[in-house]
Amino acid sequence: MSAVITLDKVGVTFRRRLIGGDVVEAVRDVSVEIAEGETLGLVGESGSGKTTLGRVCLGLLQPTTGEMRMQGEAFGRLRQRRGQLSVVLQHPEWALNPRLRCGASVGEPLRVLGAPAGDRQTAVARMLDQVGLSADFAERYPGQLSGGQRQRVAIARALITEPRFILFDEAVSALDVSVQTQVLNLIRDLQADHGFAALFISHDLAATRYVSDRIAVMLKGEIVEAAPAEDFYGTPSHPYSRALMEAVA
Ligand SMILES: Nc1ncnc2c1ncn2[C@@H]1O[C@H](COP(=O)(O)OP(=O)(O)OP(=O)(O)O)[C@@H](O)[C@H]1O
Repeated sequence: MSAVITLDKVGVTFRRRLIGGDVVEAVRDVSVEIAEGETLGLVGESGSGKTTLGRVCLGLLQPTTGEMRMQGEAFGRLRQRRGQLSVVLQHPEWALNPRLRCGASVGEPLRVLGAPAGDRQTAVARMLDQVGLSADFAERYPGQLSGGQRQRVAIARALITEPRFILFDEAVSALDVSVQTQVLNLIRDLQADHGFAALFISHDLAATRYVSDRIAVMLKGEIVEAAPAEDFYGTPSHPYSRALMEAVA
């Protein structure tokens, strides 16, 4: 399978302006690839650099050192990659305008790409069906939906342009456990159908294992271990990964 996202010795440093101008090395020398149809799980404690790395993969943050490539080519300008990259966040409310009907929210990325209204409507109905919602959800407002239904709508919106890469940043963390499993299953099914590459960021190792092909463990800006997800059922090699495993056991 060919790489969709390639991070080549990526480093990101921030200069904290408010706190005496000290420099934070949020990501250090990270090299990793995410292939078509593959999910890379990214786990690690708060502040270890996961979200920063996710923003680099989305092209929202230029690495300080090293390079991010998409489908083997220099990333270039974000504008030219419109529709090819997508994100599902922890709170669907962040992606859905409360004053817009769900159908309009789901279709909006297509509108931005210039798709005609008729095509958008057909695509929205198809996408809602794929995330397990009936067509009449297009007429509802986010406030009328449960948390799980809202996250399904947010996923439909993230997928409508057929992106090649999707970042799931704590995408199931705010959901009840039973709803989490449904949404994780949905993510797996959609990936099997659409073949996008995915980065699944989570504090929750069990959820991450469930959807990921490989798992990378971040510690203080570095990936200290990357291994097939099944290896995490056995004994991961890095002491920090073992500590993480014990914490969820
Ligand atoms: N825009 C920024 N300016 C300054 N420092 C930042 C910025 N963004 C992130 N950082 C710092 O970089 C480090 C990594 O942060 P990041 O949010 O990537 O970690 P994380 O693993 O995603 O944490 P969490 O799980 O809490 O979201 C932290 O020390 C954070 O304070």
